[in-house]
Amino acid sequence: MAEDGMLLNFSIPDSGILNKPKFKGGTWKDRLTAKKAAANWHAKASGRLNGEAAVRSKSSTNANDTELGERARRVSGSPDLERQTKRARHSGDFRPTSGKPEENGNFRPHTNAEVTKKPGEKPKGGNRQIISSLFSYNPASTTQSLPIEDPANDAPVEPSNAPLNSELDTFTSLGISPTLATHLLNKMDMKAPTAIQKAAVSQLLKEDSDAFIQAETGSGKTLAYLLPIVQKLMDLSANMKKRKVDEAVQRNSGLFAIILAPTRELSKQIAIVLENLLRCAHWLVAGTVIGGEKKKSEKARLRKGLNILVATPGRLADHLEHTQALDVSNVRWLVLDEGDRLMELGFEEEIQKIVSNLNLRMRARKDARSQIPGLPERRTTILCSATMKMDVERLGQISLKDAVHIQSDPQERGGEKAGDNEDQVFHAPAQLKQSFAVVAPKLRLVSLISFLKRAFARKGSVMKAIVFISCADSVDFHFDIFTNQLEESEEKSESKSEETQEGSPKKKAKEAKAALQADPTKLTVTHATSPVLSRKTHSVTAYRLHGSLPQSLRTSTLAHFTRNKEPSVLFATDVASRGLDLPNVDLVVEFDPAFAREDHLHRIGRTARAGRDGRACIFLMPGCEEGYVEILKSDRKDGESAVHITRQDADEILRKGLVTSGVANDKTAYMDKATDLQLQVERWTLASPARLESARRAYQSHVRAYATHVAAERGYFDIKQLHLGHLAKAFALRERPSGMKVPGLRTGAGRESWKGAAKARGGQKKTNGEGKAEVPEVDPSEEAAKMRKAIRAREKFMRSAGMADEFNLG
Ligand SMILES: Nc1ncnc2c1ncn2[C@@H]1O[C@H](COP(=O)(O)OP(=O)(O)OP(=O)(O)O)[C@@H](O)[C@H]1O
Repeated sequence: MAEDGMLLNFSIPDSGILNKPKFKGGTWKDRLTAKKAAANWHAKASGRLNGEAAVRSKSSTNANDTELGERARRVSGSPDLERQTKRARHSGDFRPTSGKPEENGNFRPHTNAEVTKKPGEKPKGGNRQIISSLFSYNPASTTQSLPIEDPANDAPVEPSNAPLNSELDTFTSLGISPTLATHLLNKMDMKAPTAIQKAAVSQLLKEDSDAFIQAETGSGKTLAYLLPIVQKLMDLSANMKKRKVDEAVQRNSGLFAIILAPTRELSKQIAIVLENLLRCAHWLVAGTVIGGEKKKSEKARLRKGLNILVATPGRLADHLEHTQALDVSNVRWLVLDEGDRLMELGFEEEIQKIVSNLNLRMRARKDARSQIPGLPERRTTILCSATMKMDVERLGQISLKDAVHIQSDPQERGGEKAGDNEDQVFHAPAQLKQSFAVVAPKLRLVSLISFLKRAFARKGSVMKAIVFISCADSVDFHFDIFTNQLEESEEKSESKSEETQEGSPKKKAKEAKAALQADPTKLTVTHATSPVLSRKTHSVTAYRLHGSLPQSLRTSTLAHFTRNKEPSVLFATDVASRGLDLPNVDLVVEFDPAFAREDHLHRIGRTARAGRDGRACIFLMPGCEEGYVEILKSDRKDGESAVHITRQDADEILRKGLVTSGVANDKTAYMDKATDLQLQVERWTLASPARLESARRAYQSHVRAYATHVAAERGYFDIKQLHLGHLAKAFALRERPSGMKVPGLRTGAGRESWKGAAKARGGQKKTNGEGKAEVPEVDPSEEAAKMRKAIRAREKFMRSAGMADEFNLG
């Protein structure tokens, strides 16, 4: 049968057309060459025809035939594989052949209908499907000189963000009252300040000058600015009592402090810490205005009176304009937390408005000479940021006056004094153990599953992990894979009878999962047990978080993940990278590298907080991405970075995650297991049109997101080097990237700007015949800058409209 379904109507003579011809004439050399060429052609042609005959005789072809062939090739294939890897072409995976099994069996295109059809059903034609081998044509790593991960190398390192351990370093020695210090110890389990708290609290209690607080992730910056504010307000209250001006400060005495944070999650988190702190000064009242709830209830809260307000800039600017009850004339402390992020998200205008409004109202109150006695004359503005980038300097210009730069003194923790230029460099916590995994594009999905399987193999080794993924669509796709039953494990079949009991909780969970399976894009389910990662001894819960989820769901998902005492893994976009203090995160996996170094440091900073241990691993593809190791080295303060950064190989990850000790001696067992796993995921994906669409969407969003790395790091994440065909395999896709059609893509900024960019360079994004991205005609760095700008502008719009965009950078 021909590819288009027509039967070719000619017969083959019994003697066969493949009989070897006789060669006459010419020199003996010519005859020998002709003979060899004919023999070669004969072998190939008979293989092809045999293949055709086999297919015809079976009368139906399905995915499993090919998959079995794929597995058989893997098992028997070492010489074959060797031969393949010697070929120069890397694009072979996507070379369409006759649509029949090939002799070397490496590629076997067949139709979508063939894969999904039921027995007896005729293939309906349609897209060609390709099942390529996981272990052939993979590019080789270039970083083999770095040490492989070895637990023996895990020498203890002095934490750089832990509370100080000298007896002299107490909260009271910094000027904190015994009441507050006792509360910190007894109710918040904080015995001593961290280095940045020591520096900031003593400075801010001593002087009313503006300050810029800069310290690494997890070093306790929140309390570094909250403690002096609360202490000063407690002092003000005590003062008023003494003077008998009033009983004490009360909620209607006035608003004294405003804390601005870039996201609602962060604002809520700050508000929780503040509420905990104020339990020892119950007359002081704090509240939030962060959007996401009705403005009416926020207004009512403001009318009742608050002493400290935590807000997002957009919402505060709105209330300043429209809520009369909001009186800011007594505000004496303004904190801009995560300053760099505030600027990145385009809040400059709002902050400018807020600052001038505060100045105006304060002046008006001074003129009226109706100030609260004991209230400082000037307002103290505190800018908090881990980085000191250009945009933070700009924010400083808008908001600060003669600011003191507060950093933790490295000598506090036995480190060396920072050099002149070092103060602007942002480092990872010293105790954080970093590694990178070199994983070829085709192996990415199976490697991630293996990596997490191993991480959660023993209960307690990893309790909480966060996997960072570049875009929302890809988070959804991976969450679905991890929360669905890809295979029937023995364990599951044992408990099957139990599960099917009517009305049991397990049945309900199963029904919820079935609903999710029917529509994987359903966003109401954000956590579920992960059959892939769960063991007999314990179950692992998977979560998803991204900006396209409704705010209420984001909040409840984070709260659930935080409360969960059992092993759990969160698949998230960068929405979870900034400032969030999720307790006991032991492991951060950057499955997709961050768009910029700062984002990477914030991501890995979700672990190894306040002196605790933590591990981080970044997945890099062989080739230019491996150059990113230089960035990882600069994460370390000590200069001896290579000692602390270890390399992991995909082979090792697969072996450790997939092979049980019984067959550990079989050197290729991991390849079989990985192939089986990949095929399972592919079958599972192809079994439902909704899942297939979700995979395609994830793939396409991933590629688009890849193009938005900052210009300075574009050399490491070069879209021209991205093998789109191989990458498609990591999304369980069996089709050519160029022929992919994705109905119902989420509308969003990236998409629109991508289209615009594509148009600008004269057409849609294409792939060449080798499955590689076709090179854009325009300067990619310029284009990326434009895209990021467009994304941010869109983000701003989405935020104000209460939505979230596709990339969820916010
Ligand atoms: N003095 C202290 N003793 C013990 N734990 C502390 C102390 N100060 C803060 N912590 C804890 O350290 C963790 C990190 O604090 P925080 O979120 O303020 O860090 P951060 O520097 O703002 O981090 P990021 O830059 O990631 O936002 C929190 O869980 C907090 O409870």
